[in-house]
Amino acid sequence: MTTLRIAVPNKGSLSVPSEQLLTAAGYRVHRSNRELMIDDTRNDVQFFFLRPRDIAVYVGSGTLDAGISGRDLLIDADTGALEIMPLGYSASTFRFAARPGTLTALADLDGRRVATSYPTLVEKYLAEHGISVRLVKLDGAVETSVQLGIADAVADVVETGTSLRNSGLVVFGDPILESEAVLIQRPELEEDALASFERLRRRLKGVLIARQYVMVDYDCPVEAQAAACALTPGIEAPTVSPLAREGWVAVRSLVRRDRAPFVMDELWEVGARAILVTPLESSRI
Ligand SMILES: Nc1ncnc2c1ncn2[C@@H]1O[C@H](COP(=O)(O)OP(=O)(O)OP(=O)(O)O)[C@@H](O)[C@H]1O
Ligand SMILES: O=P(O)(O)OC[C@H]1O[C@H](OP(=O)(O)OP(=O)(O)O)[C@H](O)[C@@H]1O
Ligand SMILES: [Mg+2]
Repeated sequence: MTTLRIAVPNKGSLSVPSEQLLTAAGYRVHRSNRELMIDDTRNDVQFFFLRPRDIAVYVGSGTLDAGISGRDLLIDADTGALEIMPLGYSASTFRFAARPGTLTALADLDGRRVATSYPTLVEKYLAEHGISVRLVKLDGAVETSVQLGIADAVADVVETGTSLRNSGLVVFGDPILESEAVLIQRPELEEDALASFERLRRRLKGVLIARQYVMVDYDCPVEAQAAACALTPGIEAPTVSPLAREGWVAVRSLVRRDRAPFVMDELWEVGARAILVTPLESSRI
């Protein structure tokens, strides 16, 4: 197998959770000395620590094989790098916002000044909706631009909405995009690299499943087995084993972590007992 070259965000909100995810997947990615590259020889991969905005550029050009980006950054870079899998962190929406009562619908943007750090993403969206604006391209702190008088509206990342509120802005129009961290791949990966990439993808997926699901074990009377299994269908099928106690079975199944307390209540109602929930470390499914 050839060594897979992977781009990892070196700062910003993608950086820490990306390092945590790769570490949980068994990769050596922790930088003790702000290294620019780590050679993880045991896993036959090299990690390159780059600015989040540049990752889709390296991967799209084929210089690097894979990377972690934000969906919004990937679309804005428009390099041909492919989104392979969402990673479940750094979730945000991308929205238009303006002073309350000034602009209230997408059409109101026509001919106005719109500040953003994501000009390609915004231009593409507006072109699709037949609206033309004067884009003001900024590096960050975009929300302040309206107050300072260089823009009539902003198009920016919104998570909690605190930044917009602090700048006296409110969102309008539909969300432009739902974004989160994503695993990306260069176009046309060669066969050899493809096998390494598949291993990376499967390992990351294994950690994501382990974060999303818990293992639920319970005992239940045979008469209640069908109803109980319907509550815990698992990803493929629950495991049902005989119990030493006559007329009872033991069941084991994966349940979504956020659903677990409700499923436990319902299992109890149908007659299940000794219901145990265990967190998962990792998985390969
Ligand atoms: N507050 C936030 N909540 C969730 N995701 C965010 C937030 N801010 C930025 N992002 C996401 O992080 C990625 C942007 O990377 P970037 O490094 O620019 O983030 P950042 O947190 O703005 O970093 P910095 O401001 O230090 O440059 C995008 O995918 C964006 O959607
Ligand atoms: O809705 P919120 O929870 O307020 O989060 C969204 C804000 O977070 C990021 O800003 P950051 O602090 O990274 O500064 P920047 O705009 O200079 O990148 C993003 O650019 C938004 O401004
Ligand atoms: Mg930022």
